[in-house]
Amino acid sequence: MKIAIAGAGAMGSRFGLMLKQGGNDVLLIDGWQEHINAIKENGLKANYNGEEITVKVPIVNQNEVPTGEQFDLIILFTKAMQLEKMLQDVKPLIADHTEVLCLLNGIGHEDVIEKFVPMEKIFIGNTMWTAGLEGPGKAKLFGSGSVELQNLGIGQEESAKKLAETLSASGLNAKYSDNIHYSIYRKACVNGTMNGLCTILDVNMAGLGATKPAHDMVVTIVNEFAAVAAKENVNLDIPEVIEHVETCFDPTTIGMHFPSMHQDLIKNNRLTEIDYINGAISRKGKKYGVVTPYCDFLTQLVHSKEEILGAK
Ligand SMILES: NC(=O)C1=CN([C@@H]2O[C@H](COP(=O)(O)OP(=O)(O)OC[C@H]3O[C@@H](n4cnc5c(N)ncnc54)[C@H](OP(=O)(O)O)[C@@H]3O)[C@@H](O)[C@H]2O)C=CC1
Ligand SMILES: CC(C)(CO)C(=O)C(=O)O
Repeated sequence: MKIAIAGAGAMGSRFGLMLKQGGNDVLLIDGWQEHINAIKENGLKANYNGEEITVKVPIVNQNEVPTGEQFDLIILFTKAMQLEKMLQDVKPLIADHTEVLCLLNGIGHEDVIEKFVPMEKIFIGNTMWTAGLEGPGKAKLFGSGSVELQNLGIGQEESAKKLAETLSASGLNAKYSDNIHYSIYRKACVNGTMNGLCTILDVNMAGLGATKPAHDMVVTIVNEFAAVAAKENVNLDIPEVIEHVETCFDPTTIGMHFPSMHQDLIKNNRLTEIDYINGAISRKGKKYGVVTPYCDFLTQLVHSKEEILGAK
């Protein structure tokens, strides 16, 4: 399959690498020139579950996407705030048959994608895979993960199932979800707890889980997400979601991972996706008349930290 990865940072590199190893024709697309140069010169390097590997994979700057090339699938893996610009840049690659899959963290990305892609070609989902970048052209990939996805367009279930099979054939452990809004809220609870808290406390997920207040903070935040989700007729199974969130504490699986928000702000001094996660719950809470004090406070804390560190 001919696949473009639009946003080839940590996660785009993981998916690109695994899909390439799975026999697909992969093109990486990104805007970070140093990273692009490194991959062009030396290939995509990765510490892959402890083994140092190099994969030769083409990469282009998003300002120079090849005209006239058509892709079967475009996987979006930018940061939330970069999504619209990336869609503008890859527009020439979106042919009538091109499917577009969005696995970004956060809530509501379909509103942006719909401006560029016909509804029947949009697939949305989330992933529990993790990834980090050690520097330009070098990823650190460990642990296992999963993907859940669904079609947005009516009658596209078979295409969504086939898409999940394509990802799984490359080891990405993808499955079709028959209620992706539920799955997205369930995953947003993971990010709404792990990402902001690990960033402010400067710990990985196992480190957070080892603190005494961790469980109570998770319970309170998940309850805020659930109260907002209920207003959108998404009724989360709260005990199950809390259990799911707390699987991230396990140091033998993904607990040693520093969430992407920590990588952004603490490691790389970059702005975070907080407005698309806890911030989205605060905004929706105000709209629906639901109080969300933990999400409000965590959003403010992360924004204050961005200011203090002069993040860009
Ligand atoms: N990392 C993870 O473990 C997980 C991440 N996600 C989600 O996946 C999406 C993509 O995240 P992720 O892959 O972590 O994003 P990255 O920050 O690794 O990459 C996103 C983009 O940021 C820019 N960039 C990244 N690092 C640097 C740097 N050091 N200097 C300059 N530019 C840089 C690049 O684009 P540009 O130059 O154009 O800005 C890159 O394409 C997000 O929605 C995230 O929440 C979901 C699950 C796990
Ligand atoms: C759940 C987690 C922490 C890893 O999949 C993540 O989504 C992130 O790092 O942003």
